[in-house]
Amino acid sequence: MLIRYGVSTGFTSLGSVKNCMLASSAVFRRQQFLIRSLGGYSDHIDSRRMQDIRSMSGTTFEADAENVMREITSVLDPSKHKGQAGKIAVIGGCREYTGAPYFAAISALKIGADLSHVFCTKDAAPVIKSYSPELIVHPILEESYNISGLEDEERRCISSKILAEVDKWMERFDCLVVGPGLGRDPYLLECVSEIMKHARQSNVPIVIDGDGLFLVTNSIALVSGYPLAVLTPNVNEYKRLVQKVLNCEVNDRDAPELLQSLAKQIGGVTILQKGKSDLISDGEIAKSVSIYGSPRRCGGQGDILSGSVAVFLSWARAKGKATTSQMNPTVLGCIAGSALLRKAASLAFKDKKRSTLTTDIIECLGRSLEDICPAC
Ligand SMILES: NC(=O)C1=CN([C@@H]2O[C@H](COP(=O)(O)OP(=O)(O)OC[C@H]3O[C@@H](n4cnc5c(N)ncnc54)[C@H](O)[C@@H]3O)[C@@H](O)[C@H]2O)[C@@H](O)CC1
Ligand SMILES: Nc1ncnc2c1ncn2[C@@H]1O[C@H](COP(=O)(O)OP(=O)(O)OP(=O)(O)O)[C@@H](O)[C@H]1O
Ligand SMILES: [Mg+2]
Repeated sequence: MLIRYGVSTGFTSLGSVKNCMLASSAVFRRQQFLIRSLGGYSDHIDSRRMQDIRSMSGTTFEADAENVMREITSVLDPSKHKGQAGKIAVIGGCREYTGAPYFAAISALKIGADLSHVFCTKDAAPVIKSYSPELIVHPILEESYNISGLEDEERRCISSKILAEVDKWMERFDCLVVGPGLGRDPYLLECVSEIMKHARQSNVPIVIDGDGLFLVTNSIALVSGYPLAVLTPNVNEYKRLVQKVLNCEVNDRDAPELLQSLAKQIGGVTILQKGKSDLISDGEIAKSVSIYGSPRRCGGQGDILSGSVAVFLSWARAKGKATTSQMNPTVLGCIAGSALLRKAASLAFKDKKRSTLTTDIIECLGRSLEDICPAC
């Protein structure tokens, strides 16, 4: 059953959220009735109570993540050829950051994608290649410091060569992950904007994370109205996005409503707001993944998540109408990606405790998926 609610709950005082209220819906009236029966709604209501009310009104906020994973995970079938389980490309990796694109790209492979590419700067490429022979690394992006002193015409020529190089591959990718370890160099970001426009023209889904969110927050048109865009902001990235798009501050009390409103305002993109629970919305529905993960907050877990979402989203799209769920493949991909990362983090923490690192979590991805969807 498709569950549509969220902005219609009437739990919020935010003007921007109120605009989206579907006050006439049956769910809304039912919720209002329950709120009244519980003695009214105060400004201090906590999210726990909000969830209680939601479940009482027949809506399920917590996603049935394991079922989603079972439903969309690609079956291992001897008749399949290389590439059918997913071809992912990560656009990221610069002088400062080589770990983030590696984490995203290798996670995609460990979950079950067949091929994982990384498009990064020339400096970052040898480093990323040295982490793993499994990744296909394209040393093509340029940062300003490398082209300083060049005329505008020469710079334009370099960017069109970069774009042509990515274009050669574009149609083959099932999903792009834009941003892990990308950096914020203006020339590089300009090139990446063009890559995103081409991906969009080719209907290739784009998961946007890290510095890709910095780019998108300053150029919302890049994703606005693109239903195959998935944004995966952390707490900082989310605050900046909300300030820019909704012109208000983040407020925990109305978290799902605000998220839903934000996704709607950006034209139906899917947003996965990372935190203690991961919240997911495409502007129509809001879901939560609260499976216990790990108390370790080592850097790089968001990168694993972006690679995981890319794979599950590709699988969900490939299944298309074969899934019984009526949720968007982007939402299904986010639910599965989030649940798998959290399960792997929990497994890794059981073993490594305080010394748990991102690489330990990556090692647990396969086992975590196997527990839910055995390979044979
Ligand atoms: N091992 C690695 O290579 C890792 C690299 N990472 C990458 O690191 C980059 C930054 O990610 P974070 O999660 O730290 O991002 P955050 O936005 O959470 O924080 C980044 C830093 O930038 C500062 N900052 C915030 N807004 C800014 C602005 N408008 N202009 C300039 N600086 C600003 C913040 O104060 C903070 O110190 C991303 O590319 C991310 O993918 C992370 O994924 C962690 C692991
Ligand atoms: N307080 C928390 N409790 C439990 N899990 C959390 C918490 N915060 C984040 N997570 C989990 O960690 C994952 C990564 O979120 P995080 O906020 O660390 O991303 P990030 O800052 O982008 O990471 P990265 O260092 O890769 O850039 C989320 O999907 C979420 O499941
Ligand atoms: Mg991040």
